[in-house]
Amino acid sequence: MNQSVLVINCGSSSIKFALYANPAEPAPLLTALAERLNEHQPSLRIKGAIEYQGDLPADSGHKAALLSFIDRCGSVLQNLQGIGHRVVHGGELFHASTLIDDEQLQRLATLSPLAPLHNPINLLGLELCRELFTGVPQVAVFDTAFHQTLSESAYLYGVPYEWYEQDAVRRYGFHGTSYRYVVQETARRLNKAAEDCNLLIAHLGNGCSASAVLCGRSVDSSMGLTPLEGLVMGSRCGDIDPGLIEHMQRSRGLTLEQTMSELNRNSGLKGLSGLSNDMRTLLAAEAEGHEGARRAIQVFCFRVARQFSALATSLPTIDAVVFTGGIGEHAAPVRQRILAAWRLMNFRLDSELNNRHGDEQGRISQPGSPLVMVVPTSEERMIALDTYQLIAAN
Ligand SMILES: Nc1ncnc2c1ncn2[C@@H]1O[C@H](COP(=O)(O)OP(=O)(O)O)[C@@H](O)[C@H]1O
Ligand SMILES: CC(=O)OP(=O)(O)O
Ligand SMILES: [Mg+2]
Repeated sequence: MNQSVLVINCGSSSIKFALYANPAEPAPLLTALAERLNEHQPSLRIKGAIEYQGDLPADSGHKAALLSFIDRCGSVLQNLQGIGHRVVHGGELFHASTLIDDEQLQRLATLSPLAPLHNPINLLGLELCRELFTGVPQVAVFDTAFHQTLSESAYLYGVPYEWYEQDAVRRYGFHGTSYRYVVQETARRLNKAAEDCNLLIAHLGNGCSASAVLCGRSVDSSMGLTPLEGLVMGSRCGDIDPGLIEHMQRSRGLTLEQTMSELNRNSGLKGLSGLSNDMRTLLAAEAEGHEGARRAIQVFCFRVARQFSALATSLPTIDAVVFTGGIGEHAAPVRQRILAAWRLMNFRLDSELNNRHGDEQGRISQPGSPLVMVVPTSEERMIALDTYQLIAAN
């Protein structure tokens, strides 16, 4: 029997695909990455059972990338047992992974305003796949699910309590599927049970967040009601004074919609550098003396260090500081600068290990230093396992 499951992980600037043969086999049959979507030079690369690399038409978005991937894979995607989708915001409606039917799709649509860069494209993926793969079960796996255990002190804002009771205004936390995977994987590498691990984890991709994990469970996270709060990201501002919104209305006459769009799409690394939301581009530009790139990377690193320090409030001890996500896994100089910016903690990195992204355990720190690790995430693997589990249970 064909047991293959396709996973679709729509990020804000990319789509990652993975096709798994069965639940016991962790290595996917194929993986694919469509990146720089809606930016210059979007591209698609497929590896494994099918090999392909090429540019997508200029300014291609998520829909074009999805259709191109399905078209290139052809018969490999026949007789799928299920499709697992990353969905960023589950709000107060979804607390765990869910099989998606018409009714759930409608409930999901109400959450789009809470994650404007993500939920609409997550929905698009679900709708498109329901249309193209008729009868194949579709599962939604939520970024917010792992953060159901946030402490009350961490999830409440200092606003009228009835906003929480009546309007679900609270901090949710995102990238939870990634944190769930990284906690398990870090525990395995440390030879410990997840329940015995206290960790600070930074997921640094195009969207960036950090989380405090106490006894294997998320107790605080930098993202809030929406994925705009917290760290400086590719194009998102992270923490700001909400008074800024009124200020921009008065000083430039910006409408609420215009300011929100600027904060989501033209801020962060992109806004600070005036150059790009992409860390690779910024590191290369900084090396050539680009002042905006230097500035953006410096603020980025400082904010991660400051967030780590704040999250440490929730932990009695720290077994490891863990980096994951595109930047966290690959940008050695960024990791080094983040840890140097957290001045109270005397981290000493092994520069050789940092440059090759860790030893077999993922360790990049020297013996005697607080432990720092690089642990590559696999949201796709986690989504596939949830999908298999839900299909088997139904
Ligand atoms: N080798 C690298 N060095 C520095 N940054 C990198 C490298 N590879 C990827 N990145 C950065 O990772 C970010 C994308 O992370 P990723 O987790 O793939 O994104 P998304 O949030 O869209 O899933 C980009 O800023 C990219 O520049
Ligand atoms: C929640 C979020 O920011 O996701 P991504 O990193 O994929 O943009
Ligand atoms: Mg991502």
